[in-house]
Amino acid sequence: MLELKHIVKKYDEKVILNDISLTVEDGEIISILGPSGGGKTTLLNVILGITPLSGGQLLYKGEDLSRVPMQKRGFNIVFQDYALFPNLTAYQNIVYGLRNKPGIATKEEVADLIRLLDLQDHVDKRISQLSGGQKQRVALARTLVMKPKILLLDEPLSALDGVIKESIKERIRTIAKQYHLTTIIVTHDPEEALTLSHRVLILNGGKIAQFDTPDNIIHAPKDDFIKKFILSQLQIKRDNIYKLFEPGAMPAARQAQ
Ligand SMILES: Nc1ncnc2c1ncn2[C@@H]1O[C@H](COP(=O)(O)OP(=O)(O)OP(=O)(O)O)[C@@H](O)[C@H]1O
Repeated sequence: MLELKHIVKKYDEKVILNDISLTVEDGEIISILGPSGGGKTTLLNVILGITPLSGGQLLYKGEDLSRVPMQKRGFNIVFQDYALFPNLTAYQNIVYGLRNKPGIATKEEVADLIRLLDLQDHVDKRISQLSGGQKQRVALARTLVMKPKILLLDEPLSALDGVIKESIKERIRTIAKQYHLTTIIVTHDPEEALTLSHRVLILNGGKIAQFDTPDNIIHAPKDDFIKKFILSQLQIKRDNIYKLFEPGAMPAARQAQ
């Protein structure tokens, strides 16, 4: 269990995270959602340990990690740009971290992950020869071989298109379930957050606007901010898609001709 207690982060005197308290259960998938500048990445970095706290406490399984450096926390992140080594093959990237920690994953475990992420046909390719979705899966595999206690993902789907996005979402779900891995994901997309996670943390101006199940966010939004910025975005998307399927529907651009 990960516990955040009254977390505060300030840059100079500007408060970026304002009294964040919450608990994440083992194996849960949590999305952090909210408008730009709301503090999503800062919170992810605070959990990872690359951004020091200004106040509050972070505990994992009851142990206070607030001042424990990133390398000793045992959490791991997949960055938005994947941060892969371009001159190495996919396989060399996947096993790179094992150089410093040999024995953390066996060859069979690495092979299992490669199969789980459907990368068998791509392991010998260089990074430049991979598609965006394949790079994302290599980045996931590279992080997972290190057996993180918590997996952090920064906008893992934002660079991917529809079908690939759904397949990566499915894999994230499978991995979290199979490895009972607590997974925390930053996203700015309400649909992604609500369809992928067990609970969604909505941040607004560095404060918790709502931390709840997708069902409760949809059916019992806490305030007008949630209604306006989260639900109305989804409704517009839904209405647009419904309209497309109406008999005789024509794209707006053609109607205007
Ligand atoms: N190193 C820093 N020094 C000063 N201010 C910072 C620093 N990092 C972030 N901030 C500020 O903290 C606030 C929150 O930034 P953060 O990146 O956490 O937001 P976000 O919700 O992830 O936004 P986005 O969706 O645009 O990535 C912003 O106002 C940003 O300018």
